[in-house]
Amino acid sequence: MMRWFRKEVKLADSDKLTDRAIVDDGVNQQLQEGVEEQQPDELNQMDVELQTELGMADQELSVTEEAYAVPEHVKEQGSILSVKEVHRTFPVGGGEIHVLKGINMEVLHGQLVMLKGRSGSGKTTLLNMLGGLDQPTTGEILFRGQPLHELSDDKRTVLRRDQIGFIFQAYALLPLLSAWENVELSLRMAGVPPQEWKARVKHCLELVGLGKRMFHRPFELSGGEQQRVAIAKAIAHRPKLLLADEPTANLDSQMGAQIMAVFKNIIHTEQVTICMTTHDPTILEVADHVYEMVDGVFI
Ligand SMILES: Nc1ncnc2c1ncn2[C@@H]1O[C@H](COP(=O)(O)OP(=O)(O)OP(=O)(O)O)[C@@H](O)[C@H]1O
Repeated sequence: MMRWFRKEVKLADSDKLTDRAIVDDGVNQQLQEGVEEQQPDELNQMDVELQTELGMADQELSVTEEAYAVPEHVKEQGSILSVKEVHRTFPVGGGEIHVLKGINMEVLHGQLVMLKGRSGSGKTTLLNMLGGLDQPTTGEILFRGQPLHELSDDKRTVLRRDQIGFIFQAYALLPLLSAWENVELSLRMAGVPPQEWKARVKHCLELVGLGKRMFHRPFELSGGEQQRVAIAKAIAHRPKLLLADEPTANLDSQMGAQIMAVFKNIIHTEQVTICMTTHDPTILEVADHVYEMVDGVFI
């Protein structure tokens, strides 16, 4: 089972798996089963067919911009995320652990915001809440003017699927699928019409600099390249917010710098806002804003 799935489960209340975790694990299993039934030759044939198709004229993209239109009052605020006095406690044994202790933050559209802090300070707990994977014990989180903390599980699932992309330290790619198929999968899951997949997958992989590696499978790619596939996968459905948990942690400094360059690029070309956690002091300088967390509070 992949690390990101375990992490989401860990952060859910003990007896309650998050809906995303259940859905994603189900899809992973189905896909793995489907792929395992196919022989390598058949997979190669799929790649060849896709490559042949690429020679055809690209279709117009018409994905969902209208569906994601921002209400006028939210545009004027310039704020995509607004966090007010958020606390999070978890039941542990007979007592509870107080992980977030009054978090306030504001993330503006188009910013690259970093959460830095030592292991265990609460960064991932907060990031999961910003993405609607978990709920504050008390406090408010407004995403594009919508109170995430008041939405039902179903509504948060839809909002995540349509408007938020996730990137994890461990890439979270399906190992038997090519880069192309991994990215296409996220469009499929987001309900984007199939006729739009080809142009969008190609665009996203080119955007992250993998135009020449589209049909490689993860084990044929370097760590940095795999993370770039994960980025292409996360932005394919045109999310407004990209949340990245330690996206450079497994990479050397050069590959880490490449990932940050890709982030800067997609902020401009895809109009996305990025909020990420990091331990790495060398990449902080590219952030528009850095929040430093110590023991559940910003200092
Ligand atoms: N579901 C949970 N139940 C109990 N404790 C939890 C739960 N989730 C997180 N914690 C605790 O909250 C604290 C903060 O964890 P978190 O993963 O947010 O830290 P972090 O800053 O992201 O650390 P790292 O950089 O190592 O990922 C840790 O002590 C962790 O054990």
